[in-house]
Amino acid sequence: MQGPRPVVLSGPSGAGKSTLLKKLLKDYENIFGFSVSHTTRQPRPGEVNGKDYHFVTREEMQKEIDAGEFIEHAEFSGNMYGTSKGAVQAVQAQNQICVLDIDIQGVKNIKRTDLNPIYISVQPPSIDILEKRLRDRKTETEESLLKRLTAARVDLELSKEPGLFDLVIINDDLEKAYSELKEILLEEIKKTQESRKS
Ligand SMILES: Nc1ncnc2c1ncn2[C@@H]1O[C@H](COP(=O)(O)OP(=O)(O)OP(=O)(O)O)[C@@H](O)[C@H]1O
Ligand SMILES: Nc1nc2c(ncn2[C@@H]2O[C@H](COP(=O)(O)O)[C@@H](O)[C@H]2O)c(=O)[nH]1
Repeated sequence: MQGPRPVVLSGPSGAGKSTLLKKLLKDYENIFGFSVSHTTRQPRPGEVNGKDYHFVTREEMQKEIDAGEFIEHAEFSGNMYGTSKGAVQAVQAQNQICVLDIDIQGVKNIKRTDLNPIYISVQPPSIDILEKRLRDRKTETEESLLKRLTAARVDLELSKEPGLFDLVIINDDLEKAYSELKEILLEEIKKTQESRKS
């Protein structure tokens, strides 16, 4: 695949990946592009089809997976999620740094591809704080919240594997976490900005 080195943001649901990503996309509008995943979960209020996710049925998604159109896909908390080749290519065609927001199964699957991204895990200061953030977000039923907390515990264990991530960010103070994110991406940002001048 062509273009600047992509970035994978992973970590438990509720750790703050989307919050950090939104800041990055706002501050570096034309530098980063979001890889729009497919999912079979229902849209949340305010989510836009084609922008936040491609919202599809299980049948539609399975058909595209069988046709070889996905780089990776996983079952998470009772729904399917996946990164299509088209989602990454659409960003790379703009010569932007492609950012993928994916779970830890996705990370392991991407490791088997030639995408060669920078791998970053965003983690909460504690499980209790994660639970509070998920509850306060008001996007989950009690059932899905408990599933996400179970997945979070697994995620935090698996993330300890040496070398799996290039950087682990503990998202306690948002501005501090954002500074750490920008710091590791600085070189790629500069390269992309320079390439725009030539
Ligand atoms: N540093 C922080 N301090 C306090 N609240 C935060 C912080 N970072 C994020 N939040 C809040 O926590 C909630 C979860 O954040 P966010 O939706 O970004 O998580 P996520 O990792 O993208 O979750 P998911 O994987 O489910 O999409 C949001 O309501 C967000 O406003
Ligand atoms: N393996 C993949 N995981 C993905 C993808 N897109 C999102 N995700 C992860 O799913 C959970 C839940 O997301 P939510 O929007 O329902 O809260 C979260 O951890 C995401 O990182 C994907 O394409 N592949």
